[in-house]
Amino acid sequence: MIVGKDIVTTYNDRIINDGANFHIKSGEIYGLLGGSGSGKTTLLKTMIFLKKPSSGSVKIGGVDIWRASLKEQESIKLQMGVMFQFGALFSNMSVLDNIGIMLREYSEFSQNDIDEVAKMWLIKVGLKPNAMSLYPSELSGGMKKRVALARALALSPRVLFLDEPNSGLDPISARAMDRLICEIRDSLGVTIVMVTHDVDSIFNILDRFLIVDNKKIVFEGDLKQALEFKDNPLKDLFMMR
Ligand SMILES: Nc1ncnc2c1ncn2[C@@H]1O[C@H](COP(=O)(O)OP(=O)(O)OP(=O)(O)O)[C@@H](O)[C@H]1O
Repeated sequence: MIVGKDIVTTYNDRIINDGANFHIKSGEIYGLLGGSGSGKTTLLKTMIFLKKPSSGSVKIGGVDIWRASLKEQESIKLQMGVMFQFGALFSNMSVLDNIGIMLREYSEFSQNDIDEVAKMWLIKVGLKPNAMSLYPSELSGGMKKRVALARALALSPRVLFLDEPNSGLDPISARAMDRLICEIRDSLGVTIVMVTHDVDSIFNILDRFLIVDNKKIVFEGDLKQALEFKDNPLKDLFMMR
């Protein structure tokens, strides 16, 4: 589904990812793991058109996304949903308008239909209908994340990219978010790629993951393989379970 080959990324000549190779399978929940500042988010950005690799390729569904025509890139972008770490909701818009914004931008739906679709996603992410007229400042952290997730899902993407979906949530909300991520994958069949530091998410919901350390991908595999991996740079994190 998504194949990274020999990806090199740099910021001002400083190498962040030095030859990253990975293979994300269709329908799996795949994690990008690594210490703080190790380059996980930068790697994620190469998959969502936010950071062009200096060399190497990212293929989604067989298409080399950075070398595709503008038209192909547009069509790939429409198959992606992205949720950033801080949710990035528009504070002057209601929950319903925040969820519907991509539909307003990219669909031909009438405002009524957009509202109906947005309401459907609102319910799907576990929010009550009366949340639709609230503004972001009136929401808890967990609710904000759910609204951001509903917005990322609005165009029914094939791949969902989540940057630290549990960060800033209390333990109960974090586990609820994990359950929601699993349910979305199971009911919609979307492939989910997520950056995470959360050891419970790693143990409970990731099918496979990679670990970035010192600019390189030092591991790709499942939890069982990671527990057998002697040089795991995240050993201390894994021991927390
Ligand atoms: N826009 C930018 N300009 C310059 N340097 C950047 C930029 N974005 C990230 N970096 C640097 O690249 C390195 C990797 O950052 P990145 O955000 O990919 O790490 P990360 O593994 O996601 O970290 P964290 O877990 O702390 O979010 C860091 O040293 C960071 O300072």
